[in-house]
Amino acid sequence: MRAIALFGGTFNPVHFGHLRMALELKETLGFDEMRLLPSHQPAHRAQPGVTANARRDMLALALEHCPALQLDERELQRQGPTYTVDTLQALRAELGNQVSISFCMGLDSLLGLPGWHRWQQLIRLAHLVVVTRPGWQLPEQGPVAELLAAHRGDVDTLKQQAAGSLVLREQTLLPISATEIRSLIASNRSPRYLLPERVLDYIQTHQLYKSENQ
Ligand SMILES: Nc1ncnc2c1ncn2[C@@H]1O[C@H](COP(=O)(O)OP(=O)(O)OP(=O)(O)O)[C@@H](O)[C@H]1O
Ligand SMILES: O=C(O)c1ccc[n+]([C@@H]2O[C@H](COP(=O)([O-])O)[C@@H](O)[C@H]2O)c1
Repeated sequence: MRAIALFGGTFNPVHFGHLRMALELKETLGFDEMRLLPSHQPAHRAQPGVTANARRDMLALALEHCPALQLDERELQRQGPTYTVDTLQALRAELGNQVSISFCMGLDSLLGLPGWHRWQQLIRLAHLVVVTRPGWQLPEQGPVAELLAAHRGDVDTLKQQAAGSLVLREQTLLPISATEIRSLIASNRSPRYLLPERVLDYIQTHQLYKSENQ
């Protein structure tokens, strides 16, 4: 079965942690497509000081020389808070039930999943692929533990079924965060080597992240 993966984020800004994770997942899990999906108006965090278009432009620059990764702009075309369930519903309607869709995230995102809009629908629309992040533990009880017990699947299910599995992947993640990059720039230090040079050029040209609240 054709298998499409989405990796959603605020990407404020995109960095090598995101890009490595997306590329490794695509190569190791054999997805036919890996799409990076910038959110328009993130549902569970303050609206970024940097516009959605600027976050999209930085992502486009980062992906320019990497045909393995694609930019999916669908969330930027929707107004109101960006809910993943709406995105997956639209994609499912577009692709039908014979295509596998996987929504990829870090473990920190999985732990917050019960707070997402209509979160129990997500696993019906797509697989969830969760990459463990250093320093984070899987919960032993509560809604996430129950979701894991009911839906934990292995890598093969990603190619055999259209949706419905929660797959955990252990992957070495680069210890980089967008928060750290923003705060380095705000304190006049360089984030060089944490993100693509072209993205850094864009940040400098547009004077982004000069103040802490961007
Ligand atoms: N270093 C990293 N390596 C791999 N995945 C990451 C990394 N940092 C964040 N992610 C994952 O990328 C997705 C989008 O994250 P996001 O855009 O919020 O980046 P972030 O660096 O965590 O940003 P911030 O520091 O602003 O919270 C989430 O699923 C998150 O778990
Ligand atoms: O749908 C929701 O309610 C929801 C709540 C929080 C996060 N998400 C999605 O999770 C992905 C990572 O989000 P973030 O805020 O960590 O960049 C991104 O695609 C968001 O749209 C989605």
